[in-house]
Amino acid sequence: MNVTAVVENFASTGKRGRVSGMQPVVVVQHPLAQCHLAAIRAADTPSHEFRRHLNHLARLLFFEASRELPMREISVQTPLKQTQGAQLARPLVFAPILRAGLGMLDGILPLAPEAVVAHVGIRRNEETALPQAYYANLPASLSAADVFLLDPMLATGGSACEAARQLKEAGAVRITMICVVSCPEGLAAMKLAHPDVAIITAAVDAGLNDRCYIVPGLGDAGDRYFGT
Ligand SMILES: O=P(O)(O)OC[C@H]1O[C@H](OP(=O)(O)OP(=O)(O)O)[C@H](O)[C@@H]1O
Ligand SMILES: O=c1cc[nH]c(=O)[nH]1
Ligand SMILES: [Mg+2]
Repeated sequence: MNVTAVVENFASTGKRGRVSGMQPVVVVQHPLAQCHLAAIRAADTPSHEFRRHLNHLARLLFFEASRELPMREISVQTPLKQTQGAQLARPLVFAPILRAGLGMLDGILPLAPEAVVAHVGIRRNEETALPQAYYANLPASLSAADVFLLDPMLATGGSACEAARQLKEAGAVRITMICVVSCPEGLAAMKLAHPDVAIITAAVDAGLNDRCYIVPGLGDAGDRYFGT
């Protein structure tokens, strides 16, 4: 069963397919992912349920995002025989954009509990929708790692572009972004500023409203997750 669609040039043409040399945008269309997405979109879903569904959805998205991680072959001694096994070739770093990105960490971290967590504090200015960086705590080991940038929302793309810039400045060379809801504007901004960053998402929505919120979207992800 084909559960994913690889989308390129989605913002301009809606055409599907992978363009060689470019990192793809992957829309995860797995039925379970789409059910969790519908639940967190619903305005009457309370915070405790929003958290539960976002955790599950983030885990499904990470499952797809980690599909092509390089492995190293190892030798394993079973109770019966020596055999071949595998382990990840490189360390993992999860980089949630505060606050809402933290809401994806609970679902993902149990799949890779040895990962390092880098914190990137960025909030949008409510008047201008421009990103304002207010905190960063990045590990020194970024250059050796596969880095997963986490944020449920890719709206104008300002926050994600700034986060990827900070991560690269600190040494990251392999970044994959996992976001729940994206839109053509945010995808275009990332493609322009960071064409090397693959994006895994559960939806490409229609666009932004006059306050730069994704429509139909799910509202303010941070407020809904934290109940503020
Ligand atoms: O693509 P953009 O236009 O930059 O918008 C997306 C950003 O906006 C939200 O964060 P917000 O500023 O609401 O901060 P919060 O997570 O603390 O609520 C969201 O979690 C993204 O970080
Ligand atoms: O739709 C949006 C846009 C930015 N941030 C959110 O939380 N939601
Ligand atoms: Mg918010």
